Amino acid sequence: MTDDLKSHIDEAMTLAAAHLGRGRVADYIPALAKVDPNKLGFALALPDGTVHTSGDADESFSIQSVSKVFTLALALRRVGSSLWDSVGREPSGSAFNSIVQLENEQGIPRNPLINAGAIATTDRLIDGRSGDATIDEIVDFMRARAGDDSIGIDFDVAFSESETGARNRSLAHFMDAFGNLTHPVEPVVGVYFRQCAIAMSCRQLARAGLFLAMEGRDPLTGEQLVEPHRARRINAIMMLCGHYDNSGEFAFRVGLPGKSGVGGGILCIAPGQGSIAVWSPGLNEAGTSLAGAVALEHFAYAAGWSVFD
Ligand SMILES: NC(=O)CC[C@H](N)C(=O)O
Repeated sequence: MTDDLKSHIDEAMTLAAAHLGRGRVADYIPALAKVDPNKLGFALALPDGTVHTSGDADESFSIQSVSKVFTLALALRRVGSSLWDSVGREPSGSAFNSIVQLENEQGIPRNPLINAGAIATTDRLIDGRSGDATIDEIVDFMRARAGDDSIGIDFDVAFSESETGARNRSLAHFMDAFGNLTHPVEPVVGVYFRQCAIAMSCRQLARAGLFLAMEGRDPLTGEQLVEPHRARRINAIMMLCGHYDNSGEFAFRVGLPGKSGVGGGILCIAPGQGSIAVWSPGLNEAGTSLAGAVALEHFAYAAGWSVFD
């Protein structure tokens, strides 16, 4: 079994490598534009703690929107179902930073995995605390899940995001105007920019996602982090909304809940089987890693791990 998985990873990586150079590195956040587009990493974390890696799997990258999955889990844990007063659960069919839908829907973002929805989720996660206390909780959670205390924030990226963050601030002000923020805009976007700037490797990220593959329980620490029905629903939201207006294509090709970030990372959950993180900075038009998605498509197919298999 393990040998099979290793050969599926090798094959998937060979096929994905042929796509290097086709995507575009995100440059709207200047600190991200400097990253080498030819990087390609893959890590598969299994419930027994084994991690199979290939390529640049131990190099840290900016997790960006992959952080939205973890803040969703933390916010649900903190404020429960009342989170759904602030954010919906429908695919958006529009770009990650789109503002138009917000006006039609009275400042309630479509889902927690688009920027507006993630900002609303972070607002609820703050829950009366300081921004610093909230980002500390997020970073501590990532460290505990990855079993690695070296994980931290890349402050160059966080600064760069804040400097060029007019669009995200606009989304936050727009929601505020509709009464859908419970804290002032600056502390909320301050946490959001820093959560996006957390730097992790594929190995760390795959390990961190394992609780979502195991009904909300971290198999390595034994902690029940979110209730099983919540883990199931987070996976449902990832499947339907994890790649913005490319979510249908990703479900069609890969068939697993996933979340992409403009740093080129994708976290993919194979329920009951394991957690996979890939990284390659060249993005498709929707902001999902191009070579990374190819690697996941081939791996999921070869392993028979699509939830529709
Ligand atoms: N899709 C993404 O990864 C976007 C996250 C990025 N920090 C932004 O807010 O624009």
